Amino acid sequence: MSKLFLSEPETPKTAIGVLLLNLGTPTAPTAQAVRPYLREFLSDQRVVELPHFLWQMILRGIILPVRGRKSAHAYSSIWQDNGSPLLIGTQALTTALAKIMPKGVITRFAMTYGQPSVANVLQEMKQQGVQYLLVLPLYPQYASSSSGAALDQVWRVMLRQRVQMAVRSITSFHADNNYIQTLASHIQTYWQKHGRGQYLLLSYHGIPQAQHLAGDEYVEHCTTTTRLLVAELGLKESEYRQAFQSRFGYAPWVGPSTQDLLVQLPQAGISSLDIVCPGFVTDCLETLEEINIRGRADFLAHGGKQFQYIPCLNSEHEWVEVLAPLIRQHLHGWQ
Ligand SMILES: C=CC1=C(C)c2cc3[nH]c(cc4nc(cc5[nH]c(cc1n2)c(C)c5CCC(=O)O)C(CCC(=O)O)=C4C)c(C)c3C=C
Ligand SMILES: [Fe+2]
Ligand SMILES: [Fe+2]
Repeated sequence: MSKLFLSEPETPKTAIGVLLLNLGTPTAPTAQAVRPYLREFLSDQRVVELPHFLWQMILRGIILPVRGRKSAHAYSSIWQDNGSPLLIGTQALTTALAKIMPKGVITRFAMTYGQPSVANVLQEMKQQGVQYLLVLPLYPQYASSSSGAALDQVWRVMLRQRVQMAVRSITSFHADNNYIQTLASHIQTYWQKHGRGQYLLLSYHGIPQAQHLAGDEYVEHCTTTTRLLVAELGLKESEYRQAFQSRFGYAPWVGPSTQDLLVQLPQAGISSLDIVCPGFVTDCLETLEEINIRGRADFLAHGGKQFQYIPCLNSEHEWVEVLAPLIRQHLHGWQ
């Protein structure tokens, strides 16, 4: 048989599948496990848009040896008994969603990089008879480097299917009413329990300035989420700021930078700060270590007195309320 195409199962192809996609994470908090994960992630030209051979030399010669060790150390500070928070959160969310999806809908998750891979999960879904597929990257705001890269993995599989699935994708939900309201009430509940700081910093993962200038809609999406969320919370302009974190490499990234603001805000008279990361579905390295460990230490070392990190929505219950109606709406006509 031809190796050009994947094998076709003999089961009837009538089922509906929902595939949730997240970034991926190392299998252990060690340099040996972090390096192959970073190599796959950072070799994606959606993520680093440099000429392939030049970048591979820099990546393998400089970045992986140094960053592998540094990132492993960071991962070990947030690792849980049963693994990486990103994987645990994605698994829990998928299980909760699967329970409430209409009968006959198969709900699975896969990772853009590492395991479980999109290719393997889609092949399993095909064996289960999935012919109608809805794909949902777990990033509220679309970026070519996150949602775009996740969806690429699905298109790669479609290129190899003899009988292609009917595919729909949800490319973003940055302005979705349920998402905004659930996040706003999550923040309000946090404030009721822990008290409220002087200022709210909304920190999103950044992207390179060049990708923004080339037309990526990510910053616009983040700005819309911020506008809707602060309106829902009733915040005045003097009470919040949007910023971008996780800068990588030496080229300019979109700003203002979270890291710079954490140092500058105490000098501007903000001594008690609340920080929330609306671009992350589950807490992960970038929120738990970069913000809640390193960001906290920076803010307090530069004169800040109180730093409150408001966790991501995390709870399956809250996310199910956001995602279930969104998914149902996009399954319309298939059920
Ligand atoms: C929320 C959306 C994300 C965008 C947009 C994004 C772009 C982007 N990221 C890097 C480089 C790294 N990101 C890393 C971790 C990481 N990134 C996201 C999300 C987005 N990235 C998440 C959820 C995570 C956490 C993964 C986890 O296991 O918890 C890392 C690895 C960690 C480290 O070494 O610091 C890198 C590297 C670039 C270059 C980029 C846009 C071009
Ligand atoms: Fe909550
Ligand atoms: Fe990232």
